[in-house]
Amino acid sequence: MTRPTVTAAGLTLRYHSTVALGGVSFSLGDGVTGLLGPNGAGKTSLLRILATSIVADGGDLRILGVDPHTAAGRLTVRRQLGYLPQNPGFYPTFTAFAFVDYVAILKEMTDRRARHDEVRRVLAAVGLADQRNKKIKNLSGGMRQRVALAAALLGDPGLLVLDEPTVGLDPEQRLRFRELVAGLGEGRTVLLSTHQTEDVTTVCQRVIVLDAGSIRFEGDPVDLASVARGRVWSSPTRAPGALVSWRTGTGAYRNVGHAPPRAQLVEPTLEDGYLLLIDPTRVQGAGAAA
Ligand SMILES: Nc1ncnc2c1ncn2[C@@H]1O[C@H](COP(=O)(O)OP(=O)(O)OP(=O)(O)O)[C@@H](O)[C@H]1O
Repeated sequence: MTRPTVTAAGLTLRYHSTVALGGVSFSLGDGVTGLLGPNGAGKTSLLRILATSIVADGGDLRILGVDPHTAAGRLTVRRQLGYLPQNPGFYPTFTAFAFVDYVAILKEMTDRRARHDEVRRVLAAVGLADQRNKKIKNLSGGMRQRVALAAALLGDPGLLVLDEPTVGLDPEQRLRFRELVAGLGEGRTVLLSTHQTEDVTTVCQRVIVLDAGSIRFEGDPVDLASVARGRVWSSPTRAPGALVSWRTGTGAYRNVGHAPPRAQLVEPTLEDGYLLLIDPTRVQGAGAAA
């Protein structure tokens, strides 16, 4: 990894009696890191801490060399941060240009000409130069996400935090968005929270798996797939001893867990490794747990 941009040690967060983060430690460097985890894993909570919108209850955090627990530290981080929250608050009657310009004003870009140049630059970077005068309410979901990404790119931030940006996009829009994000890790740290293992396979150089407020894996996506080596097999019927088992398009079952003797082992994917690491009985859509 390049010199870390973010280092976290023992971060904790509670909402009343719910432990959202139970002491997480990790570091992030340049490139795109995927943050994978099931519903309620703590992903949004962690991203909001990095985006300085909430403060952790405990632990140490350094972002771009500063401590965001202090007011001065938070201001420094915010000036170098791009954040795309899960539900960006759009003003539907604004044009794409007016919306991004408004965010730029909030980001203290006071010189009007330089600000407008910057707004045009970020809209072009996300492929919306031609759509800039359209009202947000008339844009597709994928285009809206790109408007939000453009706003996050204002000022060329060193740290970009993206919270489930591909949710709700159709396959073509998702592809387009992935392509964009893949290009953003050059010389900058990007943290991409997602439920989609495919986002990680196609875009990320590193991956963190978070489950029930704890980190289960941090490293190379290829190594996450390797976690399941020797533990994925194919069978004509659902394997009774599998942790997770699902019927594939060929009619055969793909099973993940402790393979029985003489099982027909198959090449593991990142998704298999992920399913092994989290509690698969809580994973929706992965098929019945035996
Ligand atoms: N404002 C809140 N008040 C109380 N509990 C909360 C609050 N926000 C989150 N939680 C709880 O904290 C835990 C972590 O939630 P968080 O939203 O960070 O997870 P997540 O991985 O982003 O989930 P999802 O993928 O569903 O968005 C969950 O148990 C959630 O119910």
